[in-house]
Amino acid sequence: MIRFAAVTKSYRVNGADVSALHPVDLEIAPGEVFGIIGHSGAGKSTLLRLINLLERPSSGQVFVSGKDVTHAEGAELRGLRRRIGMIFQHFNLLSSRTVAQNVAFPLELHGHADTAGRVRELLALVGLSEHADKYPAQLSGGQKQRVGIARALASKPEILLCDEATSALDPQTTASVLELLADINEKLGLTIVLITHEMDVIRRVCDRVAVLDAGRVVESGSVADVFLHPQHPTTRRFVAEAEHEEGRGPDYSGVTGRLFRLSFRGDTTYAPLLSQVVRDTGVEYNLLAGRIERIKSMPYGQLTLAMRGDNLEAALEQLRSAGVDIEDIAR
Ligand SMILES: Nc1ncnc2c1ncn2[C@@H]1O[C@H](COP(=O)(O)OP(=O)(O)OP(=O)(O)O)[C@@H](O)[C@H]1O
Repeated sequence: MIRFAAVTKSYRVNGADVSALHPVDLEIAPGEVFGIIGHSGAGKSTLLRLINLLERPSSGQVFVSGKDVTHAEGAELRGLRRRIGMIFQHFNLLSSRTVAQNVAFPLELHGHADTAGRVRELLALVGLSEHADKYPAQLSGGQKQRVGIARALASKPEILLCDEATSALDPQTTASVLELLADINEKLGLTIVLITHEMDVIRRVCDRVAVLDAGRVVESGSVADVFLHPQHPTTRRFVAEAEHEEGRGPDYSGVTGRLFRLSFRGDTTYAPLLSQVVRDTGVEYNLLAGRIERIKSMPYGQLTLAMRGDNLEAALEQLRSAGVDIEDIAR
């Protein structure tokens, strides 16, 4: 549904071209929540703004719903923007208008027939029915972002672009806004593309992710694959940050046996697999670290173990065939 084909973007700064995106090839499927993560200056905003043509590519093509929109102008461009809603880090609400009037704004622009009815529906969807007559200054950050979401959904877009939508919010409010986005994605089936510099945002709400580093996509795939097996150093750093790991890993030099990280996904997370394998093969283990969390709604567990015993290979094979990912960790 959204496709970047060899898209580049450079900006002219003081007479010189600064390259913000090197050739990027990326596909975003209809109905998915797609996350783009990267550090400041990686090119996330540029990439996001190429979808609704707030920026134009320097070369390459952008496709939306199978159509090449790279050079869209006039009525075609207005039509495209109506099909793409957008929310922002600092909400961009009109301070002199009430909540209801902010949400009504795009409907008035497009001459919508039953503005009041649609506004009521949208405010109910984002849980703000009781705040319709308040002004933005009377709202919390999370409530302001809900107004932004309602406004972005007014013209029933197929795509919602989220530009660091939770970066200005505290962790609890972030969680509730992300929950609302997941809910909207499910209820309305619209495609959501979000940019962030926090892996935790990706983990909570996205189906797939692309990691952007200095204008290049260095890794992409399902959030579970990228999160559980990060390949690129930048991705590894993001994952470590999300897991609150700091600096070098713990020192296991005094531990005997071979070290493994076991990743359990979905149903295997809660199955008593390890005790079964220990009974069957007689291997021994020390548990060094472990946790269970969620990627979107899928539970996953990771255990770091030191294992030893004559039947170690058989034990590893039994775990693998039960769907456990096993990483041999070098000390
Ligand atoms: N309008 C512009 N004019 C000149 N250079 C720009 C412009 N917009 C972005 N850039 C440059 O392009 C590069 C990518 O910027 P972009 O804003 O896309 O990154 P980002 O990953 O979204 O960063 P941040 O998280 O800080 O917003 C940076 O080097 C930035 O300075």
